[in-house]
Amino acid sequence: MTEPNRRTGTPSGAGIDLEGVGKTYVTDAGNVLALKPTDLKIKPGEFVVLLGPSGCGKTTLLRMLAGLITPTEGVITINGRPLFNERTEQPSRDALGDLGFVFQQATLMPWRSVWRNIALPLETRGVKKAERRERAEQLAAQVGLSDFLDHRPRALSGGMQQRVAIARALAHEPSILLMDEPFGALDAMTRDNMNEMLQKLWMETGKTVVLVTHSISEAVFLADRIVLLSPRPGRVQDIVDVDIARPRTLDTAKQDRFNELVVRLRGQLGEVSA
Ligand SMILES: Nc1ncnc2c1ncn2[C@@H]1O[C@H](COP(=O)(O)OP(=O)(O)OP(=O)(O)O)[C@@H](O)[C@H]1O
Repeated sequence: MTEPNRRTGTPSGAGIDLEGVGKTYVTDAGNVLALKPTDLKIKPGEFVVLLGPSGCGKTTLLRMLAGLITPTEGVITINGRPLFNERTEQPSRDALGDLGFVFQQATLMPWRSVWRNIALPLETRGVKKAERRERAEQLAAQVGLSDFLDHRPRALSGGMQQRVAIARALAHEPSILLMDEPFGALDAMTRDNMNEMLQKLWMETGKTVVLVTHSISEAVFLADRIVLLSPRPGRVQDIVDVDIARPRTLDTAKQDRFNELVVRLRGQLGEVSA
């Protein structure tokens, strides 16, 4: 199912294939065409960013990849297996096991310690306590929280809480990480740190990542490819390869190529929003 990750030799993420995937919401006020039929192939271990103005269908697309809402048309496959059962329109349990989610709010359980929040998905899967603790310790180290394992969420900053949410999303070892504006509520400096941490985590683990953002510079910093969506109804306007070497650092933002891509995308976003 997995193939070696080109960076580390560890197992890499799953591939995702969208064929004609579209979504129309049916409401009392009428139908809302949120996403026109979309084709997209995401390679195993790739970091793809969905970028576009408000209302262009980014969250709709990500929630369909997460199995949280059913496409009105088209097929999503993960490593060649359909995400949704055609008859029941429910996501398959196997495919869901491949997926981890991070949302804008960390939504941690305030009465649980950091390690017990991280290990929650393992508890629901019946993993024994010693193993849960060991895995939580590994994950906490990967997101830079080794010194906070026994703290409660209220003792953590917003960025640290989001680190816990990322570790929790990885606890059941999914091959795909889906992230919806994960750093949208954080201040600029914390966001830069989180971007560097996420890039490092991704390079170490070889997961496939699909991340939604409004931020052009965040998209250019993180992505292998940026999928630019146009608004109402959403459709793929362009796909931009980010040909900047990794690991990218804060200094990368000073490079000409980084700024060229930011200017290009800003122009394209201006056009599609007009
Ligand atoms: N549950 C829903 N019922 C009806 N319409 C919806 C629903 N969810 C989203 N929409 C509509 O679908 C379109 C796409 O919404 P979506 O949230 O996917 O966009 P987005 O690009 O993620 O926006 P934002 O960046 O503001 O979060 C919008 O016009 C929105 O109003």
